[in-house]
Amino acid sequence: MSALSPQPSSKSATHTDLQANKYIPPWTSPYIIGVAGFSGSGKTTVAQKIIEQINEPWTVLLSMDNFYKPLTPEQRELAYQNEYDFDTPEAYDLEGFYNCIISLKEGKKTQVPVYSFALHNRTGENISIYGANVIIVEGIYSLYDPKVLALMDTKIYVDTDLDICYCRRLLRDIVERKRDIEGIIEQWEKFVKPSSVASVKPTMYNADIVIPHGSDNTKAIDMIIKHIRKQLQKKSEEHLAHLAGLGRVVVPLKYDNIKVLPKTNQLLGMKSIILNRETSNDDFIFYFDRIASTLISEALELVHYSPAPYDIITPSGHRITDGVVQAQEVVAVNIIKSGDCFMRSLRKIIPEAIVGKVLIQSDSQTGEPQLHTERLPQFSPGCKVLLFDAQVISGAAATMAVKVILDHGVEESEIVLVVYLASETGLRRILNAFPNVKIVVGNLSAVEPKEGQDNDTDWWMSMRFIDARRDDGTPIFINVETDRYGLPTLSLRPMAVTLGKPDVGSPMADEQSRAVAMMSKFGCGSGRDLPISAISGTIMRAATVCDTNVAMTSTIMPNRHRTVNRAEPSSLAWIASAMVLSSPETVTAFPRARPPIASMTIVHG
Ligand SMILES: Nc1ncnc2c1ncn2[C@@H]1O[C@H](COP(=O)(O)OP(=O)(O)O)[C@@H](O)[C@H]1O
Ligand SMILES: Nc1ccn([C@@H]2O[C@H](COP(=O)(O)O)[C@@H](O)[C@H]2O)c(=O)n1
Repeated sequence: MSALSPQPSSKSATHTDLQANKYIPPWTSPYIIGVAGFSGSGKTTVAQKIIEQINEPWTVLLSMDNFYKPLTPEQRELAYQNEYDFDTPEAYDLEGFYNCIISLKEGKKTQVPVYSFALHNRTGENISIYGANVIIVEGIYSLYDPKVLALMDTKIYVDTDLDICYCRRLLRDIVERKRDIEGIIEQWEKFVKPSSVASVKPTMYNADIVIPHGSDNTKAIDMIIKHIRKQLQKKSEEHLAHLAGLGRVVVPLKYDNIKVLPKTNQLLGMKSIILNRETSNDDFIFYFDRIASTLISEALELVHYSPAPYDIITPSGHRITDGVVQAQEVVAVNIIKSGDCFMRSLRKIIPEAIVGKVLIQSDSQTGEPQLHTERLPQFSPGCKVLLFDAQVISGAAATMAVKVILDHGVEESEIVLVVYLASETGLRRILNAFPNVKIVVGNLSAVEPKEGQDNDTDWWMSMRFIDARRDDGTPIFINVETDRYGLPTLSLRPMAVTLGKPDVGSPMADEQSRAVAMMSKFGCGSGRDLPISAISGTIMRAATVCDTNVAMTSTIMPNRHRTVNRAEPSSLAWIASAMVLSSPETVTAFPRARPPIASMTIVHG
């Protein structure tokens, strides 16, 4: 289904929006906020308040302290005697600080040195930052360097009385930085106070916003948060509009890069089994695993092999000279959690496979996909990456996941997306952004719309909601999910949705109108008062498979359901935002026949 924009069908493929032909993720233009002020003025406290209240995934607080220059042993000795000046701009590695912000601004994975106030030095460790949507840079000289100022979207100066700063610093340095009181006073009088007045205070004129009285000034902080929220909303709308553009037909979808499993009798037979309500839980898992294995085997056909550098001697002594060996390392990446349903089969085929994970979830209101976390291994040069997702509908999450993998140094042509169910729109969106990615898919939506199916949306909805009504006609939301043991399972929830009006002027308005039309068509029309964006969220979240609990919608078995008792925030947020309401009397427990399998190894990068 298209979640992001109205899609012309393949027949009317005339649009040539070449600008759309590249994916720009939100982290290549992070929103950068600078917070300056005297030592002890409350910069960190204000920054933390902003982080709490804007509640954006991947907000990074970057302290300028990490960029103090490394000291020589002599300088460290001076520092221990409070004779070293840490309050002059020269004490900072301003170039390193600038390079770090530039690198983050360009969306690159960036190493930030860890600083120790106890050692007066860098610890030698680094923190790796990648994928930040918002970066708050805090430090006495964060509004000092014109080059850094040019990179900032909002510049804040926390203006607190110097005497108050002194008192707070005294307390903090004794408790947190393990300093003695005499040393703190000495350092204050000699270095901190003079530099504060002479060098820090003038940077106030570089600020867009000055907060008098620091973190106590809730009114000023609220205003700042409103301003930042507005800017972030604009940014998110641009991202969504950009993703929508990628779904438009630039050129007709090229099938050279897409391998759809042929509808052989064997495959159709397995699908018939898993769709049959009489099928046992064990058989359901067994046959799903078999389909997953077929998909993985297809993907592995794309792995490079080369002639064996040795002759093979068989047990009966024959020499074989044309053996081949795998010439490429294979790494798996899951879009969690739906991609997990492939892992059992992957383990059988490549037991030693390294598995990385990305968590991409869509915003409950706008449907914008957001990168929440990534745990990826170090990809060796030239390796093949199999990217797993249960379904690709809008393609937004998969597009984002591909970008994350590319940012980690993998060649575009070496990425193979393995997906059970996909819409043409979603695949087009991915290939418009990344034309060299390969895709192996189990079930692809009709290329030409069928009679009565005007687009991918209808196809997707019918696949998803097939057979999904109670006797009284109430629609029921059914999903095959990956459960906490990594096994495919089903959930079943009744739906109640209120249809509202699209948000006028929003880039999603057309999409929302379509969502309303679609939902009414499928019998959803009554329920609670909700803004339309929440309904759109239902469609979008499910569509982009950003919800971690959604998987394999086409393998629907109405008799297989289980108690919805999860407490994962993502699940709760999803249920709330999507207004897919659980009602205990219709959700029954499904006894698990198998013991849990061992959990997967996650390799940290
Ligand atoms: N409004 C406030 N009232 C009382 N204490 C505060 C206030 N704001 C910050 N502090 C405390 O003052 C100390 C310095 O604050 P911090 O935010 O770390 O300042 P900075 O980052 O500017 O050096 C911390 O111990 C913090 O808890
Ligand atoms: N080894 C160090 C390094 C820095 N300082 C002091 O920290 C102050 C800056 O940090 P804030 O969080 O207070 O903004 C700065 O005034 C330095 O004097 C230090 O004491 N020891």
